Amino acid sequence: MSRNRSSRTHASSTARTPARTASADRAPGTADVGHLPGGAHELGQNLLVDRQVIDRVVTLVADGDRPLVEWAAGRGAVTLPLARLGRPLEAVEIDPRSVGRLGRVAPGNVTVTRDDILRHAPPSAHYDLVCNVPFHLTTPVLRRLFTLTGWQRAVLITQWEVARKRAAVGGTTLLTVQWWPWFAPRLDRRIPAGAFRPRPSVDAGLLVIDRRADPLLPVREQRAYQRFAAAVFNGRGRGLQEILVRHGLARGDVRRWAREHGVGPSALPHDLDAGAWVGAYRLAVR
Ligand SMILES: C[S@@+](CC[C@H](N)C(=O)[O-])C[C@H]1O[C@@H](n2cnc3c(N)ncnc32)[C@H](O)[C@@H]1O
Repeated sequence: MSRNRSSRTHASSTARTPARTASADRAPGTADVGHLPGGAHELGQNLLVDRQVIDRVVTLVADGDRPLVEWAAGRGAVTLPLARLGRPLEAVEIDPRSVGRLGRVAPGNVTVTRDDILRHAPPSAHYDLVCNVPFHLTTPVLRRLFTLTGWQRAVLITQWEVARKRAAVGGTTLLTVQWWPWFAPRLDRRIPAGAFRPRPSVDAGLLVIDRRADPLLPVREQRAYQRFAAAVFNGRGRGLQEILVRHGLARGDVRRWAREHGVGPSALPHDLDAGAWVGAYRLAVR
């Protein structure tokens, strides 16, 4: 959807009444998201119904004073608790029914925007971002996020394996490696599939990504570093040290670097941490 096809609704003061009253047949500890079970499968509408998880998402952005943007807001399971922080909040959602519904119940500090999160134009000032990511859009959403400059913290719900890999738990991926000098990802917790309606086939994870206040490399070196990371990540060799030597680094430098960063002889590219990657890059461009 192009920008000029997006539409924004400022919640009016007449829409300040609660969305609905709690339903009597709801499971304890779950939030009311209206006509359960969930919505259209094609839009990845696995709605969050676990109050503890929703509270945790809110807590993860509660400290800051920046405006908030929520992508994939759905019917507002996270939007409404977030709105109680009292900060300006833009809720972006593609499904017109959900947009209409949220626009009717959201308080005055919330702007509901009907747009595609892969094209939505974010605020130019700093903000924090929250997204219960539609599972089928995980990779494009992550790729897009890393190219946007305004957000400072992103709190994301993704499939469990994705959250683990992006946070470099038990091995990482090239995408994380390529953005590590500028972003610090961490895994907050595992979210059981039962926290969503309809229930997805796999568990999810709560992933927090902070833009580093002090990046490990200047932005002007982003392309060179990312090329280096891709070449090494996909490089040939019986271990990382050999890959680096084949890449043109001096063997003695690689040994010293390995000692400094605790990199064993059998370590592979997905085993390294951010500091080791930056150290190797510095050797390569020295
Ligand atoms: C996993 S649900 C999350 C809904 C809500 N935030 C929650 O946690 O219950 C994903 C939401 O993203 C919406 N969605 C799917 N594709 C989208 C897109 N390209 N742009 C904006 N929203 C999209 C779906 O309609 C759905 O409401």
